[in-house]
Order: sequence, then structure tokens, then C-alpha cells
Amino acid sequence: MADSVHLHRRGVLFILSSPSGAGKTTISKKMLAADPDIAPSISATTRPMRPGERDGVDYHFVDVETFKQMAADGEFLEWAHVFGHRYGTPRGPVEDLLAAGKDVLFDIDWQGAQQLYQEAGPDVVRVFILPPTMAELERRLRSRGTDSDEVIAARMARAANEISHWDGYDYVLINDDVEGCFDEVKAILRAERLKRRRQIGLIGFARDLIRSVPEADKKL
Ligand SMILES: Nc1nc2c(ncn2[C@@H]2O[C@H](COP(=O)(O)OP(=O)(O)O)[C@@H](O)[C@H]2O)c(=O)[nH]1
Ligand SMILES: Nc1ncnc2c1ncn2[C@@H]1O[C@H](COP(=O)(O)OP(=O)(O)O)[C@@H](O)[C@H]1O
Repeated sequence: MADSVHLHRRGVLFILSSPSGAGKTTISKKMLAADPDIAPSISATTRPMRPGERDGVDYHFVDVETFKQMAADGEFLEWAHVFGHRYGTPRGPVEDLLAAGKDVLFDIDWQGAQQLYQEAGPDVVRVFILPPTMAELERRLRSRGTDSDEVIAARMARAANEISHWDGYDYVLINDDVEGCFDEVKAILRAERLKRRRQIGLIGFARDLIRSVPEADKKL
């Protein structure tokens, strides 16, 4: 009984944003590995592939013309310019995942979070991850070893602007210890899944519980 109730649930559109290097990719990967009920939205981007990235897994890497055509055809739920490149969330896969009963994880910036919130409103949960200090943020960007000094400088310059949008989020976490931050993200998702408005199956379940009470007892 309880299992079938929990199956009937509106999917969560779970957004993780942070300044570059604060750890959202690390946290996303841990979530996806730990929880089969949440799947990633794989964005399209015009930025070059980094070493170790895979097309169709980390991003769909496309050229500017392809991206523009996809945008013109309405294929994106949202898209934005970030660090001089275009990034967008393809609509179809998100709709398919939600229809299949999955929650969807989005690693998108504050512009994407705003647009998605306008599209999907209360189904969206917005989580912002802060670094413990700006010095640590720079250290992480360097330790990742994927970006040139110039790109790192550009990301640091943009970080303050991104952090200034922290108040557009439902939850704000500090990623000091990665396991601690991961635990907090898991707790948020768990609680959000239990929200009454997402538990569509509970409507009938609660009604049946009330009906099962003998009329005589209801008068007591
Ligand atoms: N609006 C929007 N932002 C995205 C999308 N995909 C990625 N981003 C954001 O673009 C920024 C740059 O991403 P990336 O180049 O992978 O670098 P990262 O910051 O190291 O993860 C990050 O803030 C991402 O969250 C998308 O589809 N839409
Ligand atoms: N809590 C943490 N403590 C130390 N290093 C971290 C922590 N979280 C992430 N990192 C490291 O910092 C770097 C940037 O993390 P990443 O997840 O790629 O950030 P983002 O996706 O936000 O750009 C990576 O090398 C990652 O292993």
C-alpha cells in the first residue's frame, strides 16, 4: 500500500547552482551515483570540451549555429550566455524523465534557475552552493587543472556576481566538507519529495482512510 502511494508523486526539478569551482559538479555526481530516482538534465553548450569530459554525458557539445537553431526551434526550456558561451537545457529529455516518474537534476546558473522557476514554478527546488572562502574557491579551480590562468581569472571575476544572486534560491549551503554538504543536499531532496503537494497518490489514500472509518465512529 505505502509503496504504491509513493509512486504517485510529482517529480522534483532540482537545481544546483554555484560559482564555478565551488563543487556543484562533485555534489551532482555523488547524488546521481547514490540515487536511482534522480537523473541529470544534460545541457547543450558551445564551450569547448575539457579533458575527461564526454559528449552526450557531461554536455551535448554543439557549435554556435546548431545551438541557435535549437533555440529558434523552441528546443530549450531555458538558455543563457555564461563565460562567453551559450548553455541551454533541452526540453524533451526533461519532459520524458518527469513522465517516467524521475526527479531531474540541473547544474545550471542563476539565469537558468530564474527561467526554469518561471516555467515550472513550485515543482522547482533551487539550491545554491557557496565556497567557504574566495581563496579556497580559487584553490579549487586551480586544483581541478582543467582551465588556463586566463579562464580561472575570468571565473573568479564572475564569482562575486554569481554569489550576489544567492537570495534567488530556496536553500543556500556552504561546501566546506564535501560529505557534509552532500548530506545536506540529500536531506533537502528527501524532504522536498515528501511535500504534500508532490504526493499526488496521498489524495486518494487519505480519502480512503477517512472512508474506512465507520460512520458511527466519525460522530464521536
Ligand atoms: N543557464 C544555464 N546554465 C548552465 C547550463 N549548463 C551549465 N550551466 C552553467 O554554466 C556555468 C559554466 O559551466 P561549466 O562551463 O561546465 O563550468 P563549471 O562552472 O566549472 O561547472 C555553470 O554555472 C553551470 O551551472 C544550462 O543549460 N543553462
Ligand atoms: N568540499 C571540497 N573540498 C575540497 N575540494 C573540493 C570540495 N568540493 C569540490 N572540490 C574540488 O574542487 C574542484 C572544483 O569542483 P567542481 O565540482 O568541479 O566545481 P563546479 O562544478 O562548481 O565548478 C574539483 O577539483 C573538486 O574535486
